[in-house]
Amino acid sequence: MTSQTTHVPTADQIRRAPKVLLHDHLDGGLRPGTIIELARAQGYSKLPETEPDKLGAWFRDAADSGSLERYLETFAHTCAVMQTREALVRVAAECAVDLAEDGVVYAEVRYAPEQHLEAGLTLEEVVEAVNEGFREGERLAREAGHRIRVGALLTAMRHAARALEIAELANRYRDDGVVGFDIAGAEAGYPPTRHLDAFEYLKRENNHFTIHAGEAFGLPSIWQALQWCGADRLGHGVRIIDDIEVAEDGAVTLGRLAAYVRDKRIPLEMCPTSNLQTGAAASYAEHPIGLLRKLHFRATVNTDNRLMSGTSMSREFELLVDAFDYTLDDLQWFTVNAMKSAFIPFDERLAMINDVIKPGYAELKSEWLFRQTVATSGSSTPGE
Ligand SMILES: O=c1[nH]cnc2c1ncn2[C@@H]1O[C@H](CO)[C@@H](O)[C@H]1O
Ligand SMILES: [Zn+2]
Repeated sequence: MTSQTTHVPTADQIRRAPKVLLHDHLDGGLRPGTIIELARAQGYSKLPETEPDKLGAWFRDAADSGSLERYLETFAHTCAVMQTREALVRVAAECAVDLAEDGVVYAEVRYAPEQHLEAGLTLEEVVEAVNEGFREGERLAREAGHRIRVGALLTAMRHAARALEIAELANRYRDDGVVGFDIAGAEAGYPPTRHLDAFEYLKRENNHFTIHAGEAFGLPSIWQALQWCGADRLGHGVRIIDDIEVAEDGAVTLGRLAAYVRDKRIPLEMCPTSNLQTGAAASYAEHPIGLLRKLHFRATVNTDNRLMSGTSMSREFELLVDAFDYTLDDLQWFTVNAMKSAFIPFDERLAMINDVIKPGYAELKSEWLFRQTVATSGSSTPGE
């Protein structure tokens, strides 16, 4: 006898389930074939492979290094082909289409405008091109029968010195496609407090931001991001596990920082496959998300870089279902967590939860009932 709560979701159900993605890099999600075409059109000759499957495999292997610094080197090739208006529009449109096809209904996609100025675009032109691409992708997705809404997050690179300028840019476009701000890049040696002026500016403007923290570096980075910088969310945040003690009898003790993160419902943008590749977690089964979900932290599931990790939202969900026996109820919990934590207005988040996410999961959860009815009538294929 199966029931809706014990039923293991199939790959097809996971793909059809409405999903919400808060942490996805535009320059980490290009289609390999697009990189090759753009490189050819722009005369970029440094690609390590010129055949799509091989190039995709190269990105996955190169990113599989166990080090965040080496992982980040692969972005030189994607950023190289994202320097013109046309290229940015195309990449952003394909991003929205690919996410929608995977069942993502709401996404916040980030990129660093300062990395797209090499061919003479201004910061504003970069933002406007990406926005145009997202709108085009939303339209194409709708024509193909999928609904998706995409917001942009503007990232400043933590080793650079343009954070305030990028924060001002995010603020200028806040009513025009940009929903918040982020900092990314190598973590060790570049604490978020280097960019305090940017965060203080955004707080004064009542704007939103997330910070990559607790990925390659531990608790001090998370503490700074929250208590000095005032981050609304944590990019990754996996190392919060260092502040949680599980005794042999299963008793759990939270340190002050972990307790704060849970008490204040700080969203954790967790990216399981990316964490395995950069060495932040040893295996899916040992990924901290398992314990954090049990302890009711505000954990969310994300892709980080679909190209470098060869992944999608559905694949991340599938891997977690395999590792932790998650049900559709668990997947809905992660999805509602993510939607609650989005940077769009509260009334819109609520409507997405009540009118899109919950009905979507309810529909999937009801399927087992009708499957049984069909089976007893003798018309279904055996074993289904
Ligand atoms: O997991 C990550 N941790 C830190 N930085 C990252 C990660 N993934 C991508 N980027 C960095 O963010 C830039 C803008 O999208 C990328 O170019 C890459 O350098
Ligand atoms: Zn990231």
